[in-house]
Amino acid sequence: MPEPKMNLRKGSKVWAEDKNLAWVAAEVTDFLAKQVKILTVTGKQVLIVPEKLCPRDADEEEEHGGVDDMTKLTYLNEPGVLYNLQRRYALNDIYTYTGSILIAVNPFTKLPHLYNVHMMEQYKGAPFGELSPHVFAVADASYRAMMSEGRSQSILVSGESGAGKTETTKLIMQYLTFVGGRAAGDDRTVEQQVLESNPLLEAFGNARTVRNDNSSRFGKFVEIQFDATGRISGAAIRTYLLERSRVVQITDPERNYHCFYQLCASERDAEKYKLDNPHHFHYLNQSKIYELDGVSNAEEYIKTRRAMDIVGISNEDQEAIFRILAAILHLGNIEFSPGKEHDSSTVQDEKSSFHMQMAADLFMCDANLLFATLCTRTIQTREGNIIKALDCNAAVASRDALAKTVYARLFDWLVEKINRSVGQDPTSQIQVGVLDIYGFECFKYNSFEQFCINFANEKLQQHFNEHVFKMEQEEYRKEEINWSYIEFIDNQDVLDLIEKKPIGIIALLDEAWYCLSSSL
Ligand SMILES: Nc1ncnc2c1ncn2[C@@H]1O[C@H](COP(=O)(O)OP(=O)(O)OP(=O)(O)O)[C@@H](O)[C@H]1O
Repeated sequence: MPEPKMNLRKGSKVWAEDKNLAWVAAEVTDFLAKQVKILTVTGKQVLIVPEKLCPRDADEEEEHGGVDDMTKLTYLNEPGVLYNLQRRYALNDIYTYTGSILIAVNPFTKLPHLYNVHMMEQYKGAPFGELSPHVFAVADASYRAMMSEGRSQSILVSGESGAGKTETTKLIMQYLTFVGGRAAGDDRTVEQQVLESNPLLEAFGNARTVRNDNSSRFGKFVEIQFDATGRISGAAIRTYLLERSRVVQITDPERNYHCFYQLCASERDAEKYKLDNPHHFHYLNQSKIYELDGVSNAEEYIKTRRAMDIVGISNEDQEAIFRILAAILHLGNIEFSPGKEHDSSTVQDEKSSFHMQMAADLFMCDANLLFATLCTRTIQTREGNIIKALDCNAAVASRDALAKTVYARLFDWLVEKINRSVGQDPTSQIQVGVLDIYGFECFKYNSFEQFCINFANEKLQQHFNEHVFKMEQEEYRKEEINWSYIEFIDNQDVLDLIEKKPIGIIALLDEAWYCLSSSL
């Protein structure tokens, strides 16, 4: 956002808003009435209103590599920040500080020299800010703070899809296990155990999206627990907000969760569960993408099975998991047509009957009961239960609701299994938590899921405002340091709109739900 007050004179270095480039560097050459004449670095003379200009650091020519901390910029404005990141990125300096915050720009290429043991040794115990900005420095600072203050710490990893949150989380875990490694003799570190369970979490919780072939469709909080001497004593993974709608609805060119395609490519299991081809299943064929570049569904299936073995899931349970996945796919192929009675529905044809029978067999339930569950609703009244028939649309909705619920419960069950395998330390008093959560989302069609994700992000943004802006400014005020206040947008109004009682959106939704259920 351009700065409201700027002292401009001839020769002032500025950033000017530009339709194509977002911002372009320029210099003021003259003033004409209320407009400013500028000469851009691209050689164009432009007349522009001062509101569309921002001051530009004068020393940029000298410092070709940019500054490693944004607070070193004379003018901390949007174009200055973006330009600094761009210059550093060009030199493969993907990390930049803004005070104690680390900005990471996804390199989309392997930079192994940045993450080897030598690097970890360098950052171990080094005062924050002494070495080049790095994710290991942030992990080290939280480990040291935990040890010196005896208090748990959290690292928040946030950004839009594909920004590199999951990779960053893995690097933080790698560093924490390096500094807090278990005593020699332990054959598998917690990091190894958490990382070994990753293929499993990814198979069931990741999917291809427009931005990322392996996008995590759930939020994750990994707690690394330590004993009083600073050694790792356990770990736990908590997951949030799994994108349930993806199980039943996908748009081209996205995919459903990886596990479905893996199962269809598994040969033996696919045959056993009558899953000949993913193209034949409604929950998969809404998008025409079945394969991922450089990834074999069949090989991934074997990796998922291996991860299940490592986590200690018995063969019997593994069979049950894949049986449930197959049941979900068959469930999605049940179609309905209007029944004999008004507003009722029945299974459309023989093909649908086959899928209904398959789903019931795989769920190990009675096919008639499954039919009744999908095509009728039981309403409890004081006089007893009333069974109401559902029309075709309502039957499809109840079919999809069943698929989503079963899948979400299966995912929760898997996370619980992983936690049991990794092992938590109930006596641990201190931990470092790493929160890897979806960033703000805005699609062409936004559902309740986007509402929840964006609400979580608004809460985090407020926490950030509280800590970074308000607390820093309070500190400067106390020390009577001359400091020009940073304008930041307080999002309290947005939070009130969503969560304030009694008339926030959530309270109103609750009320509407209560009214609806009591009127039935
Ligand atoms: N530090 C890094 N070094 C090399 N490659 C990286 C790094 N960070 C991210 N990448 C690349 O970017 C891809 C996307 O990153 P990642 O899956 O971590 O994004 P994300 O922010 O977790 O996305 P989503 O929200 O969709 O799950 C990775 O598969 C990897 O190829």
